[in-house]
Order: sequence, then C-alpha cells, then structure tokens
Amino acid sequence: MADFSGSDLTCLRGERLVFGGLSFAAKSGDAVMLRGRNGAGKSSLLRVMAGLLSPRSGQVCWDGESIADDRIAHHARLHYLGHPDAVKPVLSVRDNLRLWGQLRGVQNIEHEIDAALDVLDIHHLARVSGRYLSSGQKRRTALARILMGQSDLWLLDEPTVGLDRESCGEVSRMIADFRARGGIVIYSTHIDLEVDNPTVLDLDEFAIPMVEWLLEHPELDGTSPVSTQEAAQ
Ligand SMILES: Nc1ncnc2c1ncn2[C@@H]1O[C@H](COP(=O)(O)OP(=O)(O)OP(=O)(O)O)[C@@H](O)[C@H]1O
Repeated sequence: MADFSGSDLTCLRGERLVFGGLSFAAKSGDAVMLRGRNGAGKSSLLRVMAGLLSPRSGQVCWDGESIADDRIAHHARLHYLGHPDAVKPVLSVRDNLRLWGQLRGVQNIEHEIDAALDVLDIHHLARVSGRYLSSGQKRRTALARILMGQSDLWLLDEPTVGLDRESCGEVSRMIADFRARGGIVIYSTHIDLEVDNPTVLDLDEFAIPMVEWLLEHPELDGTSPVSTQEAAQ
C-alpha cells in the first residue's frame, strides 16, 4: 500500500505567497480533489507534488521518504498532466504517444498506444498531425499518454478542459479504473467531474495574508523575495 503525503507546505510563486501550512495525505486507491478560486494555487500545488516546483518550506513524501531525495524515482512513478497539452504539432497522434512512451521506457509500446487510443476513442486520429487537432482532441491525446506504462500517481490539472460531456465520462472511468488498480489520483477541476468519494482539499483555506506569514516566520523576513510594498498590503 503506497502512501503519498505533504506536510506544512508553503509555496511562493514569484513574489507572492500562494499558500502556507498545507498538509495532505493519500494512500493507494484514493482520489483527492483540489478546489479553490482562480489563483488559489491548485496548479502550483500539483507542481510541488510532482517535484517540478520546490516548496518554500515543508516536504512531500512517498512512503515516508522525501521526494526531493530521489526525484528520478518520483518522476518515474507519476504522470503529470498540466494545463498545456504538450502535443507536438509536427508529429501525428501515434508518433506523439510513441515519443512519450519511449521517454518513459514503456514496454510493448505499439500495443500500449493502441489500448490508449481505444480508451480515449481517438483511433481515427492516430495518423493526424498534432497541428490539425482541435483543443478537445489535443486534450484527449494528452490524456492517452497517462494510460501508457506503469504509474502509481496521477496529478491532473483540470483534465477535462476542452472536453465534451462524453469525454468527461471517459476521464471519470479512467480515474475509477486507475484507483481500482491501486493508483492515487490528485486532480483540480472547475466542473463536477464524477469521481467516487474524493477527499476535498480546498486551497482557499490555506491562503495566508503575507503580513501574518512574515510575522510568524521572522527568520525569513528580509531574506524573502517579497517586496516591502507587497508585504505591507
Ligand atoms: N510562473 C509563475 N511565476 C510567478 N507567479 C506565478 C506563476 N504561475 C502562477 N503564479 C501565481 O501563483 C498563484 C497561483 O497560481 P496557480 O496557477 O497555482 O492557481 P490555480 O488555483 O491553479 O488557478 P486557476 O484556477 O486559475 O487555474 C497566482 O497568483 C499566479 O499569479
């Protein structure tokens, strides 16, 4: 049984404190839904969870070990789906999936591609170049990527953006299947995505006014990149 957790996380983006004192815990088969207003820090938290962004304080652990101790192992166990679909315009859908699969060292790659194309119902697009795809078709191609190869953790940033209702249903089924196999799914969404019994993490609860945060962390005052003017607001 895998265990993914974060404790007392503080995140700064540029010169802004986004959230502080945030903790979470999930184990195999769990789903965590991130919600919060625009700019609350959902994407930032997913990047921290993926090890793509370092928290200002606190740590993220997999099975009790900090992910910062072995980022390569962490990246190998997860799929991160960000806002941009990262579909290469000059490659066909199949070639895009092949490239992703090769980068991850996926075995039986053609079989895995066919299975992913089936689940996302985009077999008919296999030979179409990325540049000719609609935004929903690009999103489905990006989603097909997370089905390829083994993974234990999906970090999905608004996975249903641009998708029609039917495709949203596919995403719900993908999540349910992955959880049934013991995967952990953490996702942000602004729509009602059908996911069975997720834990809700509301980022709005962790926004701390900058002045309060600096008062609680005097050791960081003066070393913080925050401008005096912004801290005073
Ligand atoms: N690359 C960056 N550099 C500096 N600040 C950033 C960067 N990316 C995001 N931010 C800031 O971090 C804060 C949180 O942004 P984030 O994208 O994590 O929020 P979000 O909850 O995902 O928003 P949304 O619901 O609009 O997608 C915002 O104030 C944003 O302006």
